[in-house]
Amino acid sequence: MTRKLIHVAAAVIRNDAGEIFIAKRSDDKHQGGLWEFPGGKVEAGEPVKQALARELDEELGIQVLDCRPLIQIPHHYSDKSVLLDVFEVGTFSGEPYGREGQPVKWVSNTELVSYEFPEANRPIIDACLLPSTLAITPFNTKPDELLSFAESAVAKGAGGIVLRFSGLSDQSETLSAEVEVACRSLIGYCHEKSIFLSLNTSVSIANHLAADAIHLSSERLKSLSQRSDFAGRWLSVSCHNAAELKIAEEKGSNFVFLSPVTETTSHPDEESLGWESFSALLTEVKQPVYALGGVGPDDVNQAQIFGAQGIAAISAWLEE
Ligand SMILES: Nc1nc2c([nH]c(=O)n2[C@H]2C[C@H](O)[C@@H](COP(=O)(O)OP(=O)(O)OP(=O)(O)O)O2)c(=O)[nH]1
Ligand SMILES: [Mg+2]
Repeated sequence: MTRKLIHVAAAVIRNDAGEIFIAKRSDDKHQGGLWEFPGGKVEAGEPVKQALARELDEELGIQVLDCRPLIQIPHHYSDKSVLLDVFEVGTFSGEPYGREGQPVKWVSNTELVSYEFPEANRPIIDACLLPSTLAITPFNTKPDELLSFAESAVAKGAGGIVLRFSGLSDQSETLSAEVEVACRSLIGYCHEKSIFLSLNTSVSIANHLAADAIHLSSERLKSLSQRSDFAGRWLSVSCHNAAELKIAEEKGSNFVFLSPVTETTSHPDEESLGWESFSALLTEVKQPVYALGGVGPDDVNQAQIFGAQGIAAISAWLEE
């Protein structure tokens, strides 16, 4: 489709309690009657952050003090094409209210999913729910070491765990009793602590463990005939180039890992992307992307400036 994209600045505004401010679009507007992240059209020649600040003043009566890019979504509706340029606003002055008479609400992450948003917003909701840092377990981790790896990574600030290890990730049909016990105990731990947990394994094992999230290599993704084969909420995929990113999206992934961003000691021969190419690849992607490969928790801000959801890492969580 070659229709010109309408550039829209929109905001995920969070308060200190972590709640998000949403507003209801009036019935006579495009996508009317649905809930939205406040914002509006960028005017010709207007810098996008300036447009965001103007819209949030006009619509909610607040002044943006600090914001960062969250996600960009090009979306084609039947009647219009928009580029939603979404920022997370964590610092602002004033108390937001419906300055144009629109219904408004502060909602928690759990409540967010029960509101109806325009079709283009699905990846924004995902970006709101996903953490900015993920810890991937080292491949040679023993089943009885998984929990302590997770606890240590969480103590260092990891917002989620990706369980990738030989006893689980190599398997396609069945698990040993020891591995199953270890996985279930980690699932219990993450559930109790509200930590995001994804399993790198086959679809049948992930379903057997009632996993909420599955992570697949681009290779393993080929064997997923349809998205609904996996019963859980989240599908993520490891990607290394534009072609793999496109396939992941077509197969219905919610988010991806893009690697290697910088040179890694584990794969010294692999050519790294560098932040500029990483960021260039993101312009075609409509879903949250984690930077992976030679990055750690200290790189979160850098990754987000280049358009990522955050970082995923293995060895960086092992450092003292
Ligand atoms: N603000 C906002 N717009 C969204 C979201 N999702 C989504 O598809 N859109 C679409 C609907 C519209 O086509 C466009 C933004 O339009 P808008 O109605 O907010 O624009 P505006 O504030 O400048 O208002 P107006 O000049 O049309 O009255 O983006 C969202 O979450 N927030
Ligand atoms: Mg608006």
